[in-house]
Amino acid sequence: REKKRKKKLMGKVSWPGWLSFISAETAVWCLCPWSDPKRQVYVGAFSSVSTGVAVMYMQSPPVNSLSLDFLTEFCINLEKLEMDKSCRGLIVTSSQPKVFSAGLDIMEMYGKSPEHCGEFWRAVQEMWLKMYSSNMATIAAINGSSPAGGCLMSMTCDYRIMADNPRYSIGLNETQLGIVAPFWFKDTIINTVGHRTAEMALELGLLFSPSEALKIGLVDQVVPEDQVLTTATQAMTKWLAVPDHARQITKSLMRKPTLDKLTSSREADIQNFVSFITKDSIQKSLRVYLEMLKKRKG
Ligand SMILES: CCCCCC/C=C/CC(=O)SCCNC(=O)CCNC(=O)[C@H](O)C(C)(C)COP(=O)(O)OP(=O)(O)OC[C@H]1O[C@@H](n2cnc3c(N)ncnc32)[C@H](O)[C@@H]1OP(=O)(O)O
Repeated sequence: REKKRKKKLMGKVSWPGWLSFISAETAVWCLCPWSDPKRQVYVGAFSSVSTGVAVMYMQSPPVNSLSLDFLTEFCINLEKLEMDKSCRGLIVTSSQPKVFSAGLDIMEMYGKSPEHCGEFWRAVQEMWLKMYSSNMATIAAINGSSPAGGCLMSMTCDYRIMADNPRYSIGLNETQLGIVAPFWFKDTIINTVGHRTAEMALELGLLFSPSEALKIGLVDQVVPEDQVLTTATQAMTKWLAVPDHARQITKSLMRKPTLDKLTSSREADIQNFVSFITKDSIQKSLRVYLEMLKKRKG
């Protein structure tokens, strides 16, 4: 079913307009003239062949929530970059103001059929598996808030740079929504900040300011907002100075046990998610949370 959906999505896409190119050095955005302005672009992959670094801008207004279509397109972009031998590094950032990613799209989990929830969860797993195991050196340029699934996505990267704006926050806040982060979210944050810090952060559903996130090691660098992307580009040179094979094998040594745990239990994890998320009590928690989000806005 996933293959069919991917095919359908790719069929809808006008390929030349889908990809635009940017030079990471000059950061000049050159949209292809044949881009269809009406088409909603969820993810843009802008690769710079000269530097060997791709910059992927997430562009799913208003808050880059990770919907099924968004995740599918994200993974297609990733696959293409992974296959491009000239591309050795990837910077993931957001083209939305103030938000890196609002995490999983709650509308994909609220009031949906078990089949839909299962398909959605497979796409979330796929994004995590592809990013966490990427052969490219990956850097998250976190230029806005990054709760829950947004935090997970940034933690799949090798290095994280966040804007110093104290209004922004990052963390796995699932318990605040009345839901439980699955074992691979838990493993990823343990691998990033250590067991004790992860335990407190997860149980309390903590969202950290950029300076707090730096203190606990959830992000590696905090810089002024307008310098996030240039700092990421500079940091990338350090990662690319290491011979690819040595870096890739070492990355695999560090991450393979965590990846294998999900790979060997994907179907059970999907079943677990579907039976959990479709429970009346969990659906009620999601409804209350969605109402709170809308009220907060007003
Ligand atoms: C056994 C397994 C269990 C399953 C475990 C699954 C784990 C889930 C992980 C998740 O990722 S759940 C999602 C968690 N995300 C959040 O809690 C973030 C919620 N959003 C925010 O805090 C804020 O929106 C923001 C990201 C800080 C941005 O704030 P801003 O003021 O710029 O924007 P808003 O006005 O709040 O939002 C605009 C618009 O977007 C809607 N929206 C926001 N986040 C989401 C979302 N994650 N999914 C769907 N929709 C979202 C928000 O309601 C507004 O909608 P409208 O009122 O404009 O219709």
